[in-house]
Amino acid sequence: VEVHVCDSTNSNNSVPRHCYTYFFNRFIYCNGPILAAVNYHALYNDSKEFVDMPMKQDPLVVSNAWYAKFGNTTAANLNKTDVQAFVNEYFSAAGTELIACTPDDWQEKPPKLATIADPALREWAYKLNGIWKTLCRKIDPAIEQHTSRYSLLYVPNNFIVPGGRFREFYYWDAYWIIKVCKASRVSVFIKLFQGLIACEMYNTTKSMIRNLATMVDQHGFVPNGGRVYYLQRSQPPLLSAMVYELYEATNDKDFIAELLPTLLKELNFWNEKRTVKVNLNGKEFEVYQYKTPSNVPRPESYRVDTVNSAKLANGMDKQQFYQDLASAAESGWDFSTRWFSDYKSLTTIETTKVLPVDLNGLLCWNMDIMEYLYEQVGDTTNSQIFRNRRAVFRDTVQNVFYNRTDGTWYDFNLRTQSHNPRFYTSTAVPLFTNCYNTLNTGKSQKVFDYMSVSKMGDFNYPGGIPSSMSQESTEQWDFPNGWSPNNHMIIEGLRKSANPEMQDQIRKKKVLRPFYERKNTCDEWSHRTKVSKFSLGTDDGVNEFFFQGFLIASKWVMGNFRVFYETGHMWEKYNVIGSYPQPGSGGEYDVQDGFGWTNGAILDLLLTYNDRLFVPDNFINATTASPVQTTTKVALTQLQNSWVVLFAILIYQLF
Ligand SMILES: OC[C@H]1O[C@H](O[C@H]2O[C@H](CO)[C@@H](O)[C@H](O)[C@H]2O)[C@H](O)[C@@H](O)[C@@H]1O
Repeated sequence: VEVHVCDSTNSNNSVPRHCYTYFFNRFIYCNGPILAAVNYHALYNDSKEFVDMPMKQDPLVVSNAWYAKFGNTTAANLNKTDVQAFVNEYFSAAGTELIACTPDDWQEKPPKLATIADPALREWAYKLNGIWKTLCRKIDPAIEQHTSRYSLLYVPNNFIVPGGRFREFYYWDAYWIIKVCKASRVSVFIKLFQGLIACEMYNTTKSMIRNLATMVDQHGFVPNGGRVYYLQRSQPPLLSAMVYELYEATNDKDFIAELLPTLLKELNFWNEKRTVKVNLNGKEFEVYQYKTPSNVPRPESYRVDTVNSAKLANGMDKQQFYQDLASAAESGWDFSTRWFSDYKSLTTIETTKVLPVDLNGLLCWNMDIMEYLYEQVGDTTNSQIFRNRRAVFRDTVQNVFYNRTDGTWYDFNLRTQSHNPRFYTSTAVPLFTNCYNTLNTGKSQKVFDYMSVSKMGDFNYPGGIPSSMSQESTEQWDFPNGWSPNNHMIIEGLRKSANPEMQDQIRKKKVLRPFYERKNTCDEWSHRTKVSKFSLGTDDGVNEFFFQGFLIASKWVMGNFRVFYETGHMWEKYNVIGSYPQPGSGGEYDVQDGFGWTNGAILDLLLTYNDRLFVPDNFINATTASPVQTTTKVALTQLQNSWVVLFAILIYQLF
């Protein structure tokens, strides 16, 4: 079986060592004796540390030096001190090729944030805005001369990183990072002064999108993240959604025209490399799946992958195991019981047998967005092509993933030829992406019923919605961890299906995608607010969705706020249960702070609900010791005399 290391050249498979030149760094960072020895001797707690270290000399020099010193001695027979000395001599500290920067369009007090009515939340939003400066990076231009000495993928523009061990760009994280840069829903009050509102970070957003476009141009797809060891896999496809969000804020048709060929190329990657045919009830459907060709340990998790592969039962295929691990990493959900055949243990992983509902919901959105963007630049032919494709594919999603009995969408397992009926937040993605007949209001009601009653116990977790209810796993994308992208997509899915203007437009214009017809977000907001005023508290399904979306938003926002108050940090994930919200845990690395998508999702929600999210009066500084040992407590002075409450009280401000 051919070995697929982490770049498409597979440069260490067949090329003799003395022939390696330019791409030889893949041999250092993706496979080979140095990587094996560093991990065997556990030089670093986190395997990612070594593969992020730049080489001080060209890879061939480093490799020759290794062989000159150690020959073909196996890792087990090497001395740890000697290996460490070699690394110290030939490698610099991780991340030193990245330079901190301040985004050129950053401002201390963006006017939009002034619309947040609650003073404590507004102050918090300003602090989060300040964090963008600590997460901004540019690549040392000098590395362009010596790219082979780095695992970093060169991109020309500044970008925002997630934070912590995630020193480079990440694909799907970028969608929530840039959310805040768009002019999101503002209140009717602000609409009057809209001309005075300074533009937000559109340059940074464009730069980040252009960086990702560079990746598509060079590699044919957007890699998982900005390192060579991510070059065999992507992440949930959201590039077109980023372009769409930016366009909605700027109306910049030139930018769409520039990006459309790249978006098309990216979609072709998913069509050509990530589709599979499935037969159901005598009909054949083509759907998408996460399936990287990589079948070696992930370099950034080399040690844990090799240790876990040693636990496989006799006869189990290690290369298949590695492929399923890397494919789960492509999903962004690394790891979750979603991918395990026994729904408990990593060693039963079978990602490549799972047809994921979220990926298919996102591709459905991609088609919808392509139709819209082509239409905006006057290309009616391509717009029509995507309208047709999306119509067909929406039916595919309903046929393959929708479960009529339970009233929701599930992953489909190719091995069992059935749905996985366990609860995962991925169930809400088709709702978020409008990948259903929006005239069918009963469908969104059923999804809501499914989430609220049957599985989620009335969304009753104080800090938001956990990724799953699987309590037999300690994986990071399982209970009790809640993640920003999931919570945000559920909230937005409910909010959008509650949009009265949307319902109105469906009735009036008989269009299926009214979401994109909305040009003036202020109108939407003012209309919704008025509707809320007059019909709040009715049992009208529309308002129920809006209410539930807001309720989850208030839990997620106040849970994050509480933890920020306790620790001074924003985290990549949160433990949403218990009376004290905490950063999340589990998985293969320590919980990271920063954190790009967390900040982006919170800022977006603070603006979406700017006039109705309030810190309750009895929110107080806990007198008991915080369960979180980490960092400085941030003083939010106006909050210091209240008791601990886990989530915000719902306060509707009636106009
Ligand atoms: O090193 C282990 C894994 O780390 C990343 O995954 C997690 O962090 C990413 C950045 O925030 C996020 O996009 C992903 O959803 C998280 O699970 C990385 O993306 C993985 O490929 C990697 O194996």
